[in-house]
Amino acid sequence: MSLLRVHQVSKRFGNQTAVDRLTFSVRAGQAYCLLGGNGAGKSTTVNLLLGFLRPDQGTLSFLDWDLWRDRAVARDHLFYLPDQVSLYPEFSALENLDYLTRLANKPSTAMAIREALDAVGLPRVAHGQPVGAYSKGMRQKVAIALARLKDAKLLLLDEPTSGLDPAAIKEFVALIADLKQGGAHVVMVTHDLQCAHLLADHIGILQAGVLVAERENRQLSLDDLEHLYFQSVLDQQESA
Ligand SMILES: Nc1ncnc2c1ncn2[C@@H]1O[C@H](COP(=O)(O)OP(=O)(O)OP(=O)(O)O)[C@@H](O)[C@H]1O
Repeated sequence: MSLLRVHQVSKRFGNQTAVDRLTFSVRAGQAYCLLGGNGAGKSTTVNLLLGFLRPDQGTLSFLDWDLWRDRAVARDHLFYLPDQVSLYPEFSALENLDYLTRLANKPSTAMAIREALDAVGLPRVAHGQPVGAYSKGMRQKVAIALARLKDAKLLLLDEPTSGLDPAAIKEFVALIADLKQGGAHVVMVTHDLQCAHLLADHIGILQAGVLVAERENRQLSLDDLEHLYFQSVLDQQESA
């Protein structure tokens, strides 16, 4: 079965344990959201998935690859969407994607690039304009178009909705749902409960590097999720 698997992963920095025996998995077409406050271990987890950090213990695997040992190959199939998408501001969306697909060894025709930009709903009039003038939502659409052109099968979304208005969040969620339908595995780290509730199939709550709760999203209302999240924070504070 096509799977992203994080198994008993720990990462320490000196005597600080950033991630502590973390285990979760994501199937094709599903999204897993790790919710956590500041210092919970979200960025460390993303860096482990990206192969930028070596786990001290445990394994991270995607399809047939170990995400540390085979990181160079695995990265070809992985797409990272950071909070702030960085594009070449003086280039248009068309020029950025032409350059970035070449850089990723997946050169695309002008027609394929236009189709990808249409698919993510970037207005035609903006395709040829410098992206420096784009809103955050528009830059994110260009990034998602790149994920489509790369045919990325593992998407890592890092606080993707900070600074987006509600309409842009809804559009973003619909675009990711579309990639899920195409068979992508999605991992999102965030402290945006609402977005997690809109997007995720499974939600894990991370506190001080420990996965303190995991639920199937469809079994939760947003109120349930808020309650679970804040209760987990309180429990963790009491036991610390
Ligand atoms: N390179 C590092 N060196 C030392 N400590 C680190 C390093 N990276 C992370 N940490 C520590 O590990 C813990 C988890 O950090 P991490 O950045 O993964 O959390 P986070 O959930 O992403 O937080 P935030 O939402 O504030 O970015 C924190 O206590 C942090 O100080």
